[in-house]
Amino acid sequence: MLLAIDCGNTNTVFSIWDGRSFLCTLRTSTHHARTADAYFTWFSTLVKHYGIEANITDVIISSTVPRVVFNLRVFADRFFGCRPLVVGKPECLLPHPPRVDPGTQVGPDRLVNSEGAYERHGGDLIVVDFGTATTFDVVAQDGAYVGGVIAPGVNLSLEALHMAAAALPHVDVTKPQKVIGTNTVACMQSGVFWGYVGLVNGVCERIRAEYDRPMRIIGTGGLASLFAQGDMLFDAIEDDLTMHGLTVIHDYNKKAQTS
Ligand SMILES: Nc1ncnc2c1ncn2[C@@H]1O[C@H](COP(=O)(O)OP(=O)(O)O)[C@@H](O)[C@H]1O
Ligand SMILES: CC(C)(COP(=O)(O)O)[C@@H](O)C(=O)NCCC(=O)O
Ligand SMILES: [K+]
Repeated sequence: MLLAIDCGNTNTVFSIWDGRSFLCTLRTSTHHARTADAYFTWFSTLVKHYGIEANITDVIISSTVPRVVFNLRVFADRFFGCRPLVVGKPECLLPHPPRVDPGTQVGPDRLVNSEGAYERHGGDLIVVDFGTATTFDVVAQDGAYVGGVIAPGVNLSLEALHMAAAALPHVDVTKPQKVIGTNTVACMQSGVFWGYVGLVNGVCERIRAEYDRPMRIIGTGGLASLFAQGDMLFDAIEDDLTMHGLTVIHDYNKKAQTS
C-alpha cells in the first residue's frame, strides 16, 4: 500500500492508497519541528481508530515546505522501511516535465495537481487550488505544466486585514447574504468572498485570452466548493486532486523502475 503525503504551508494530509481507493485521509497542521516519532504516534493512533489494516510499503511526499521533508523521510524509513519518493527531487520522475524558465523551482503541489488533473481530464486546463496561496496552474495539451498565477490565499487575506487594521476582527470566510454589508463582519466577508470570485474569474478569463485554445477549469482545495456557490466558473471540483496526482506519479516511477 502507498502512503501519499501532501504537505502544504498550512496543513499536511496523509492518505493511504490500496491501489483502488483511498482508505483514509488524515490531516494535521504543518510544523517543521514535528519529529518522525511524533508523526508515527499521531498516524498509528488514527489508523487504529478507523480500524484500517494498513500495510504500507511505499511512501510519496509532495511538500511546499522544504524543512519538513527531513523528518518525513526519517518517518518513512524508520516505520515502513522505505525510501520515499519526493516530488521535485531528481530521482522522482514526472510523466510530463514542466516547461518554465530555467532555474525555476515550481511548487511540487502544482506539478502534482497538474499530473492529477491531466490524468482525469486531458490537457488544456487551468487548475485552481485554494491553499495558503491560491494557485492557478496551466496544463498544456500534452500534459506539461507551463506556468500560471500565484495569488494570496483566502484565509491569508482575511488574516492580513485583521492584523493590519486595529478595528477589524478575525472572521471566517463564508458566502455573505448580500454584497452590501451592514456591519463590519459582513463588509469583510463580502470583500473577501466577492473579491475572490472576481479575482478567480478575472484571472481565468485573462489566461483564456492569452492561451490560444479552449480550456477547462478544475477547482481543488477545501474552499473550492464554497466559491463554486459564487458563480465561479469551474468545470469540475475535485477535493482529492493532489492525492490523485501523487498516485499517478508513484505509478509512473514504479513502472519506470521495472522497465
Ligand atoms: N472546508 C474548509 N472551510 C474553511 N476553510 C478551509 C477549508 N479547507 C481548508 N480551509 C482553510 O484554507 C486554508 C488553506 O488550507 P489548505 O488547503 O490545507 O492549505 P495548504 O495546502 O496550503 O496547507 C487554511 O487556512 C485552512 O484552514
Ligand atoms: C505557491 C505555493 C506557496 C503554494 O503552496 P500552498 O498554498 O499549497 O502551501 C507553492 O506552490 C510554492 O511554494 N511554489 C514555489 C514557487 C512556484 O510554484 O513557482
Ligand atoms: K496545496
